[in-house]
Amino acid sequence: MKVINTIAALKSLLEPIKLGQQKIALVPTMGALHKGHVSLINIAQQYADVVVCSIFVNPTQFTDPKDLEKYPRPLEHDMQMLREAGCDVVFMPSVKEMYPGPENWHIDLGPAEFLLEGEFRKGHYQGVTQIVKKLFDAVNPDLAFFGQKDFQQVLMIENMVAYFKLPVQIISCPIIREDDGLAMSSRNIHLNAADRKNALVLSRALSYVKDHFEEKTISELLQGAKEMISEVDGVELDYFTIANGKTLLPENNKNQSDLVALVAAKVGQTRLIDNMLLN
Ligand SMILES: Nc1ncnc2c1ncn2[C@@H]1O[C@H](COP(=O)(O)OP(=O)(O)OP(=O)(O)O)[C@@H](O)[C@H]1O
Ligand SMILES: CC(C)(CO)[C@@H](O)C(=O)[O-]
Ligand code: BAL
Repeated sequence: MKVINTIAALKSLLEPIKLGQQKIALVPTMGALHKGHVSLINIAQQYADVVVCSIFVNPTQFTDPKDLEKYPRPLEHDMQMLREAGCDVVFMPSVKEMYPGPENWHIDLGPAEFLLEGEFRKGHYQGVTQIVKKLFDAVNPDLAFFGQKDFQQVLMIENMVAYFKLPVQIISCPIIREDDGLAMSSRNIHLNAADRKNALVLSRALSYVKDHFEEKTISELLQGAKEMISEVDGVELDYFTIANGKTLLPENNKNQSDLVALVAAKVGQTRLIDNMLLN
């Protein structure tokens, strides 16, 4: 496994591979790797000859400085996971390497930018698309793999790819869960024992909606899910919605296709997100 820290070194490694017609996959991460990340790498290996995983805690997408400061960075553990996963290249640049000087970034990501996560983390998707564009420029991948756990992020990245007409195929990969249903997330590390138990209500509320989708109306489903969450002390709901999976606008008509239930909540001090496809 090659570990690379600069864009120049990465390009000189990957350009001959690209010229040799081999397929390159990129799996962008912020590190603190878990089985969700490994699943992205394993799926990428089925599509490509060379898999590059980037680890970069991107400052421009954090709207809460404390969240950035305490974001976990277990480097040795991450290297071990990547070696075991059979990752070919790790790209681990410094902040200076990715942001050598001041820059203005603002692109039109469509109205969904301002909904859900975009409402609670203002400017988040400008920061995400800014760094993902830089990573795409550095790696020049044929395909890039993202988790469905960050459902809105996948849409925003697809919109960024369309905006610049980039020749990259975006693949959304299934959510990997703990045995009890909690969606794996790097931030789960911040949950204490009580939070960890309380956090389960998020996946339970999503499963409730999915399991009762046929027999209840959307407003009954939302009411039931929100009640379940409000009964758990220490869980503060930001949103629970049933939305159109393309526009992210709330949907009242169950007969529409492409419906998704999405939730975000603070569990203790830790903000978590999760979602489930409904049809
Ligand atoms: N449980 C999961 N299953 C599948 N993919 C996941 C899962 N968790 C994260 N990913 C994906 O891994 C990629 C990197 O995510 P990231 O490094 O931010 O990890 P994370 O666990 O989402 O951390 P956090 O949400 O706490 O920032 C993203 O595309 C994300 O959607
Ligand atoms: C895509 C990403 C690596 C960009 O920093 C990040 O938002 C993430 O880990 O989901
Ligand atoms: N996985 C999404 C990255 C973030 O929360 O900033």
